[in-house]
Amino acid sequence: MNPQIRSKQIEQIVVTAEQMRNIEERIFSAGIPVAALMEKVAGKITQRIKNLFLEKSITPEHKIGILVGPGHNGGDGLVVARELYFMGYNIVIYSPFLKRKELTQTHYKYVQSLGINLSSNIKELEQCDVLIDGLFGFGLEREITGEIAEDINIINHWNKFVISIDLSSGIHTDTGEILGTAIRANITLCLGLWKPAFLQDTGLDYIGRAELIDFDIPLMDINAIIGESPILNRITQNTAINSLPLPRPANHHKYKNGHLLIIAGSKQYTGAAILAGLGARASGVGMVSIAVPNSIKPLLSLQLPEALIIGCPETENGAILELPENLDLSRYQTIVCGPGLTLEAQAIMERIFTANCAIILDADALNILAQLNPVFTLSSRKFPTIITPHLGEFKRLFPELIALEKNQIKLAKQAAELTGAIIVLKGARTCVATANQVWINPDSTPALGRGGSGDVLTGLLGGLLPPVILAKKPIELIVNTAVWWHSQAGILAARERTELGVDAYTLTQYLILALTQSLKTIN
Ligand SMILES: NC(=O)C1=CN([C@@H]2O[C@H](COP(=O)(O)OP(=O)(O)OC[C@H]3O[C@@H](n4cnc5c(N)ncnc54)[C@H](O)[C@@H]3O)[C@@H](O)[C@H]2O)[C@@H](O)CC1
Ligand SMILES: [K+]
Repeated sequence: MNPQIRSKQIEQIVVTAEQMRNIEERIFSAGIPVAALMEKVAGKITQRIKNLFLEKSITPEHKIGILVGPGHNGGDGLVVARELYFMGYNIVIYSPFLKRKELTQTHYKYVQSLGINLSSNIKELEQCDVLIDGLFGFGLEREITGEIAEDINIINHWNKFVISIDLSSGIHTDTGEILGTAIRANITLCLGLWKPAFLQDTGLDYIGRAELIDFDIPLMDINAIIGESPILNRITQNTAINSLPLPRPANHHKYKNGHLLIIAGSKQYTGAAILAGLGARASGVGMVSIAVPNSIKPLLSLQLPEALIIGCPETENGAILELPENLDLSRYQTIVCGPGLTLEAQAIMERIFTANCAIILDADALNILAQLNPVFTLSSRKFPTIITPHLGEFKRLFPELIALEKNQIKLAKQAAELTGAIIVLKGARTCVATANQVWINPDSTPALGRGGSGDVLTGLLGGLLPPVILAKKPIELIVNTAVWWHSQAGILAARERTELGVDAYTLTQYLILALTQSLKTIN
């Protein structure tokens, strides 16, 4: 198979530890010897580490410490140690275990026979310039305790450059939770297929930069275990770009490109409406109407000359009191509601909940919804509903779920099952859940953790939906596209302006730039 096509397919896949074990079993029973696979995988890891050393100017004079566990993660570590030793690197192995799996023990005996330095004192690794972590991979199931936990804490305290094999040791493969303690890696080389730990906020600080090392597991074996439509998926550049309404049909006029209504803003939070409008601008939607309190209408017109600004009667404090009576909601394919509304806008929500089109609820619309029996309200909707809570808002909406579950992927999926809505649970690794599937955005930047960045996402998503709805296509994938695109804009802006330079307005200016760059790399 063409390696580029394979890589696009592999990138989208996520497997749990159990699924990985089952896939492994299939290929072993198909005939590849366990030792041969370990040799192949560790060879690929060594090659990658060698390149990383070149990038970081680490030469054979530098000292490399290798942490070796009792299982096959340790086996990988030993093969890497042996190969780096033959390349001339100064290696010291630390493996404080009395028992090892058979293959790991065999490799241990061999490195011993080669005279590679085997240390029994963690302190001796303090002189190392780089540490390679082969303590535990997806076989870790219980808390790390005792001497090995102390060792890990000492290593973390040194703040050395650490490369973890498969998973940073101590992280639970499926939940990303820290089991007692965990190695704080700079880079983690995930082996074969992505695991859920890489896609959740919990372990990210320990995983560092994540890279996948593909070792040619046949797709038929992967598919035999994960099935035709796997529950858990990674959003990739490929899936995101393919869902965009590009190229546009030559004969499309503005209304064929869809009409979005944004209901947002108040005297207090005018910017939220502007940012949502600017997010929608980048989506290329045919028409944007923005309903705001009367008093801020001139400001919106100035910032968004292309939009139709609808002034609404307002409360004493400048929140929307009601929508104009003659506002015909059936004209829009999508309504975005929430950014900067304040809780005073509660009276408009009944009309929104019963609107005969797709609605996206964000920010204050979610805070209002939290007071109105969210599960009942959302599940009563006859048209698509998307909600975009961060964890704080999610807690207010679904306290009963939060009481029983911590895992963000499960939480989002359960909320989708309960309500029938598409749940966009925002975080460092935003996930998009329907009742049947979860998609996770694997790349983002902490630069996006700023006021207003969510308003941009909601506007962008709002603008992307109408053409998809008009084309009568399913909407789930375009939600993924919005989440991915928003992050890519943040990543590009952070690269050019540092992580401090990505205010929400600047972010809106990077949306089209990020898309242009992606389109160039994908072709
Ligand atoms: N998936 C695959 O197809 C491949 C996997 N390989 C490697 O194999 C690894 C998985 O190997 P294993 O299944 O042997 O598992 P691990 O090497 O991740 O760890 C399991 C070992 O650690 C012990 N252990 C578990 N939790 C512990 C704790 N809290 N404290 C102390 N000891 C603990 C277990 O008793 C067992 O001996 C992968 O992470 C990867 O590095 C590669 O060698 C080759 C290909
Ligand atoms: K590891």
